[in-house]
Amino acid sequence: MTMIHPDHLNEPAEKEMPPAKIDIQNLNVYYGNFHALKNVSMKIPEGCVTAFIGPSGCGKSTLLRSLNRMQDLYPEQRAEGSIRLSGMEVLDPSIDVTALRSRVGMVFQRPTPFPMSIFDNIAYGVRLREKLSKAELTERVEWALKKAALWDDVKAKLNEPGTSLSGGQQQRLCIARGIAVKPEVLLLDEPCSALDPISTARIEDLINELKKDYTVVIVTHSMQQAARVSDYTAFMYLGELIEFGSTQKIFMRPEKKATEDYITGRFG
Ligand SMILES: Nc1ncnc2c1ncn2[C@@H]1O[C@H](COP(=O)(O)OP(=O)(O)OP(=O)(O)O)[C@@H](O)[C@H]1O
Repeated sequence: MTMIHPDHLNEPAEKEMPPAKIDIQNLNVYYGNFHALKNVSMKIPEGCVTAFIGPSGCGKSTLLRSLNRMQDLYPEQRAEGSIRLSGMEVLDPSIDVTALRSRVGMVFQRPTPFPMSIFDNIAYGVRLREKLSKAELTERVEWALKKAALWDDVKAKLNEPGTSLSGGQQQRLCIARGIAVKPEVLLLDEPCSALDPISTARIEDLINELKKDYTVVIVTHSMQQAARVSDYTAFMYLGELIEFGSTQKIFMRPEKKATEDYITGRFG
């Protein structure tokens, strides 16, 4: 039986779970009549990386998208239950969704730079949300690019289009854009699926860095990636959360047979 060994497997004992940044209770999501998420309850710990894994179509992206109300963009989709972000009810129809999305940023599967310069890709969202002086804005752009490990690659060409960068650089640009507005949570929806192994390794290093300042949630198809980057893992199957726990436990001592079958490659 092949087990995937998380890097941090040698830790002597399981650490106590940090307080919840996001508390999901009895979440049900529907696309029209299709029941895509069934009674999902989970506490996403603050300052950690949490991975959502499971076979294609199990609801990972649906769950991720619910966390910043992306379902509002799909009129057929509706969410019921509770998602609390530091106590604030995300599903409350009266909350300011734009403000929510600046607290909970998102990076998509394919790099999506805006059709503008590298500088403006980062500055755009900051200008919308904050009134900064030119010098402060320049400082923020540099800060975000440094955090996303892209500064050295682009510092000499900030006025060139974002689309002129390589795929891996474009994805780091999107991560820089996501963190420039200083969110509390960063949602990553298969951020490496369009990238080569070297760019993937750089993004994974970056995710490790980011968790010092942010709560990170990542959807990934790669169990190796989940094992490498995450502290906590949620295994989903057919719209249900089957098991949630430390990555160490999920990969080495899963409680449910379905989890073990999935991580040992028996299905999925
Ligand atoms: N916009 C939509 N309209 C209707 N059904 C949808 C829509 N988006 C997703 N679904 C359905 O909801 C279920 C969950 O989809 P979701 O994309 O969340 O799964 P996933 O685990 O992220 O899959 P994958 O790993 O293939 O990306 C699937 O059965 C899918 O067909």
